[in-house]
Amino acid sequence: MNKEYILAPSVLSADFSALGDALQFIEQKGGDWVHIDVMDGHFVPNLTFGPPVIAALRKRTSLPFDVHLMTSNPAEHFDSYIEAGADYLTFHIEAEIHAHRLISRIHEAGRKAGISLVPSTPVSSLKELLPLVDLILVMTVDPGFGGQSLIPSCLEKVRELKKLKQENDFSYIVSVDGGVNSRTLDSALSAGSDVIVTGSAFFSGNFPV
Ligand SMILES: O=C(CO)[C@@H](O)[C@H](O)COP(=O)(O)O
Repeated sequence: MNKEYILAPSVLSADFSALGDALQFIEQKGGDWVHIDVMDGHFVPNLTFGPPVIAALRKRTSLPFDVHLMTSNPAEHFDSYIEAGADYLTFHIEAEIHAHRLISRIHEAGRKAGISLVPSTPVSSLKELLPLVDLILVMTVDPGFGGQSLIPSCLEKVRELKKLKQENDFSYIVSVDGGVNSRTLDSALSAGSDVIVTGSAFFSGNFPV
């Protein structure tokens, strides 16, 4: 399939007892990146992968790792995710007051820096950071769990970010994460998403690949 977006399947919906096989499946199905959802049981009510798991997965594929920190205090532990093999490292604006500093530190480590916002956070909260980041991850569900329904109004933020990018010549790409499946993919793409994160639909065969 010829696609004009970056497909980033989320291993959150893979069989955790066979994560290596999940990476092969992503490669076979034409995934471009591997999206890895790091949850700390504090910023979100769920726990997932830590750096040792990511380091083990790093040995099994050369696809870029798109690591999404759904964690409180990301500045305290971001470096261990870089060491583990994150290529893109995204943290939440709601979790970090000193976002300029953290973006600089990610860049100093030679990685791409992403910022994410939950559905209730407006694009205006990112205003100062737009010239600095490489990726903006728009959550279209409340983070914490796979298999939820996309909140359509969140796609307005994608439109807004694409407009701001065009008007100001910013360089970030926009990623949509949550509830993207064969039914909602077109709306995410027509809003302007450059990256599509998909978990449950991808691993259950309800995604057009
Ligand atoms: O970060 C998250 C959930 O918190 C997402 O990455 C989900 O993993 C996407 O899963 P689906 O909504 O596609 O099932």
